[in-house]
Amino acid sequence: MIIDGKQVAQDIRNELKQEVSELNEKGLKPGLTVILVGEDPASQSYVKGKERGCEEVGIVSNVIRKPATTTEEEVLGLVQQLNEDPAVHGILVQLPLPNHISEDLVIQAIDPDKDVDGFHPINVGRMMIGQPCFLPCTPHGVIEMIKRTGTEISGKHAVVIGRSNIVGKPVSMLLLQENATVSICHSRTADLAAITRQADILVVGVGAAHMIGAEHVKPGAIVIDVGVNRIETGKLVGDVRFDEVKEIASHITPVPGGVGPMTITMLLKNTVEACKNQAVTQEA
Ligand SMILES: Nc1nc(=O)c2c([nH]1)NC[C@@H]1CN(c3ccc(C(=O)N[C@@H](CCC(=O)O)C(=O)O)cc3)C=[N+]21
Repeated sequence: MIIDGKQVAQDIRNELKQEVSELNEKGLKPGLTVILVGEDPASQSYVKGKERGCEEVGIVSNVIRKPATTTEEEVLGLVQQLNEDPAVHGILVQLPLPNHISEDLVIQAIDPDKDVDGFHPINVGRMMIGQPCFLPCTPHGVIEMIKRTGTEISGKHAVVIGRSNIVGKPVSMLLLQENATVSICHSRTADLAAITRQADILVVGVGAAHMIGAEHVKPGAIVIDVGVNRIETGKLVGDVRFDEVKEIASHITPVPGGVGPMTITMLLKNTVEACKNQAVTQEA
């Protein structure tokens, strides 16, 4: 069965739209500001998707576009300004940043209560110890998609391929929190297929087009493809060879139309959450 990420995302967006209109009645208007530095075409296109998403659910969005020559100080100053702006509930700095700007410094400058990406070390730490926090959007979307297949995660063997800070590591943590038995594979893993073939749930986030095929998958497994690779033809493809794996998996996500739309939707969800939290903090 193909997991329709667009449909799942749409269902959640409809729920969010309702929630935003209830907030509006109370005089609350969720606001997201995106900082986009430089002209990277992929980043431009992702940011457009985020703007469209905000518009759809009624979040006030604002994109601050800066040239690639912008200094680190300027970006830090901008973040500081947004931290202090009560109309801005969520701040997202689109990555990657140009090389002369430290992503770590910029992320650490964001108020953790406005860090709707869930990238601030405070939020990463909170996630590790199971405290309330903003969950990173892509990993959160992955968990949500698995749950909406109706599959019980608890007790299953989940294998994650990839150990990045934005996908592999946080997805593994969230699966652990759902009581899966988790294995994390990466580029140095010996006999990858022998491990991935044990997976009831296989999450692939390596960033290599079509790397994972039927030989890596146990029949009946759930396969979540987090890869977004633009090949020479201009086509967007995943890390998984969809056509062959769909024949043996019980559920599989396509690319595009799988995890991507969920990522943006979880960002919208975090922004609504941020607005609600900040309203409570201001009342107190
Ligand atoms: N601070 C920050 N936060 C991010 O969350 C972040 C980021 N930087 N930098 C780049 C990555 C990548 N990312 C995607 C979002 C949506 C799709 C998406 O919607 N993809 C569509 C297709 C879009 C298309 O066709 O170009 C799909 O898979 O169906 C993909 C990738 C967010 N990222």
